[in-house]
Amino acid sequence: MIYTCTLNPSVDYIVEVDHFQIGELNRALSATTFPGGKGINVSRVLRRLGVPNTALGFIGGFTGAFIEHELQSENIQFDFVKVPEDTRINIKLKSGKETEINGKGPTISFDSQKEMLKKIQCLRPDDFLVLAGSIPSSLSVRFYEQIMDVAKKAQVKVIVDTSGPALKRLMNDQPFLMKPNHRELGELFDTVFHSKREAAIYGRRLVEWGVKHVIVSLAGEGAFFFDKETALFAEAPKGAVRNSVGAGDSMVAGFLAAYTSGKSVEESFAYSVASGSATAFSQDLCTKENVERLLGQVKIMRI
Ligand SMILES: Nc1ncnc2c1ncn2[C@@H]1O[C@H](COP(=O)(O)OP(=O)(O)O)[C@@H](O)[C@H]1O
Ligand SMILES: O=P(O)(O)OC[C@H]1O[C@](O)(COP(=O)(O)O)[C@@H](O)[C@@H]1O
Repeated sequence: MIYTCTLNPSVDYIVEVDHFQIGELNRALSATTFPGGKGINVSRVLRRLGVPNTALGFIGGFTGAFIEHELQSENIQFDFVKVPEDTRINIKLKSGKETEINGKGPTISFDSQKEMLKKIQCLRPDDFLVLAGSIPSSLSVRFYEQIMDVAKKAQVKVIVDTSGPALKRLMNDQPFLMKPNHRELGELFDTVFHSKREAAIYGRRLVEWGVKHVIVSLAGEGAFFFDKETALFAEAPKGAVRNSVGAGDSMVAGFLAAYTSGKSVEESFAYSVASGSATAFSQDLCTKENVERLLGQVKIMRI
């Protein structure tokens, strides 16, 4: 079974404004709400790709109830730890460019933290666990490490998609897959990349440090894949971007969906890139049909 764990889920409020002006009354052209947070996006895409999975995380209040309702309507299993404060709302403002304001998230008590660790303890050796997204500010930046320790004892394969100090602390724990974007990878090494070549050099370094599979995503420029035996570059398919929120999460889901169905790492990487781009070209997350339509346009090169 694949489990996703979203410590800080969100209701993503996507609002479109014509020529947004700071300090003025702006009226929305459109507004949509989606259940969000990186692990929840991975769960939703996995489901769309036909892969059953269970979403774990902390959830609370009316926003938490919205997320549960949406997941139920998409037939996604969940086993959340309930917290008293509201799950955050993340604003995604579209006005020519995309501007994001991500909320802080609710307070998570010590008892709730223990409850989550107990759930992880119950996972089985052939399970996958996706740790994705930020850590709510009330939790220690070491909480992912605590989860990782429990998951390792249970012999679960862990996938990491987070950023900042949490990512830095996890890279020595030999996760099964890491998917930083080029900015997150640069932060990990306290640098900024000026070329794709530089991103590739540092991506490879993660494999040298024990990460089993690494995908470095480069938005519209595609992605790199590395493991001990393989180094690949994929150009992203071309198309009109409608909403790139969740593109990275879709890559994680796409890779796992293909890999767990027995595909090679090269095929799984191609499926991952097609999933990321299919989401970027959609208003909501990708559908299986759109992913498979784009798959033929993903050009993989050995590097
Ligand atoms: N403008 C775009 N055109 C085509 N594909 C895109 C575009 N933006 C993102 N993607 C696809 O989504 C993947 C992840 O995007 P990226 O922005 O790097 O991740 P994240 O959402 O984690 O920041 C890319 O590797 C690519 O496949
Ligand atoms: O946990 P964080 O880092 O605040 O990110 C949460 C946000 O990331 C998303 O999961 C989108 O992530 P990506 O665009 O990187 O795939 C949104 O749904 C959510 O609002």
